Amino acid sequence: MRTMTAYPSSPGSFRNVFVFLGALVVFGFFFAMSQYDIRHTEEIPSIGKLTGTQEELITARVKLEVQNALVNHVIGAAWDSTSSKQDLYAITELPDSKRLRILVTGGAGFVGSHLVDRLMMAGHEVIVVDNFFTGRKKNVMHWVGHSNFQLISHDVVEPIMLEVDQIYHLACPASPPHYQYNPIKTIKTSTMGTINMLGLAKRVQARVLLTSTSEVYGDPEVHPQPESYWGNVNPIGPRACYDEGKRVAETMMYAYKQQDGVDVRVARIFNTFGPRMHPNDGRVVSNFIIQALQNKDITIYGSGEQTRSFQYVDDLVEGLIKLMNGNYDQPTNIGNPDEYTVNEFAEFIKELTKSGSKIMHLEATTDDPRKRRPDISVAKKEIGWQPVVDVKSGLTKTIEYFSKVLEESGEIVPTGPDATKPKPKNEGG
Ligand SMILES: O=C(O)[C@H]1O[C@H](OP(=O)(O)OP(=O)(O)OC[C@H]2O[C@@H](n3ccc(=O)[nH]c3=O)[C@H](O)[C@@H]2O)[C@H](O)[C@@H](O)[C@@H]1O
Repeated sequence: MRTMTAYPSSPGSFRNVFVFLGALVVFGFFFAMSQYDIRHTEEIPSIGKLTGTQEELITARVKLEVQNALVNHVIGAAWDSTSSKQDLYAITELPDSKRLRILVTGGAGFVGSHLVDRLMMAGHEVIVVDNFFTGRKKNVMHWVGHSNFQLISHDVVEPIMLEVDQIYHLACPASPPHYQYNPIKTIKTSTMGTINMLGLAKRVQARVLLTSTSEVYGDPEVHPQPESYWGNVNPIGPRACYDEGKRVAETMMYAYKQQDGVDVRVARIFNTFGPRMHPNDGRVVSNFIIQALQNKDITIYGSGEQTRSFQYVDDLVEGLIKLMNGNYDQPTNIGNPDEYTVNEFAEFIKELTKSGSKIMHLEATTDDPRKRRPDISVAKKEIGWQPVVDVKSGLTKTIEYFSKVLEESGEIVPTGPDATKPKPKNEGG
């Protein structure tokens, strides 16, 4: 009878050892493969890039959801992941009797999103309507999920039925290359969009504020421009789709006021800048900052002797809110009278960014207004408003913002003077 020995030298034991080692290798291989296979990298808003197994990522997501829920609903605040600093917005708790339902058309745009922040922080219910032509979801993403906030993808050229107390009607591309890209659409947005908002205001008896523009003064022959000046606009030039579109929008506001008693406000906004300007915007402030930060040539259109007066976005938002909630219903200039030639402005940006950029003069654009500066006596007297942010500190914040955008996106090619579509995906243009 054969007895089984425990000697390792026996053939049976060798086989066992081989089987064991083989199993170990196979297990090790599959274990390594499985670890390799299920590791993912995922971009989580407000945390950034995370790498981990499915389980780790799910845990991170759950933690984020809980944190957001706490922040949004319990503490009453939201993180702004798009600003240069992680600003924590504190929200005022308003009683039902004081909480308004406010519609902001174009609320995902540069100015609109700052207005939305202020209205949300004041404790109101805010509905944003935007077609995302120049507006970006990321500008209002920090409010998504908040019970006071609603984001609707909708083009104001089509009517919309909502129940609201106030309407801030901002929707319209505002940068010359963007509004000239599809002039017919720009005219439709200003005319049909405003008719639709006025129809809505009439139906629900809401107060409606139109963001008009200093461009209603065209290439002004009066300087600075008071609201009583009727302007000097070329009705068939490349800027007419915007200038005349806003002029007729103003006309419609006062026709609805006279004929139907609609409660209207009209803000004439002068050149405004600040964080969340589209990197592909093409206007002078974003272009010069983006060029200077990359030490690229600064592009001046024409002689550079034309002037503009620049206001920081926070001042504008304060002015819009004061105008909306005051008693004055005639057109009101909202701008900072601090006036610069474009040449001076280019030097100023170079100095603030400590840039080695060279100045490059390109051909002047058609009908470019030669000077622009607001007379703000009406705003001071009627709504008690004037700008409080000096241009230098506003620019410093904007430069900080664009430095962060550049860090994230790499090279940005600024938009030139020609009509162009905004490039939401490749923000580098
Ligand atoms: O803010 C306003 O009051 C209105 O005017 C602006 O139009 P504009 O003043 O021509 O704005 P920019 O495109 O920023 O141009 C300002 C000046 O800088 C010049 N520019 C612009 C961009 C650039 O790269 N280089 C340059 O020299 C323009 O030719 C113009 O003389 C915008 O059209 C509107 O959004 C707005 O309603």
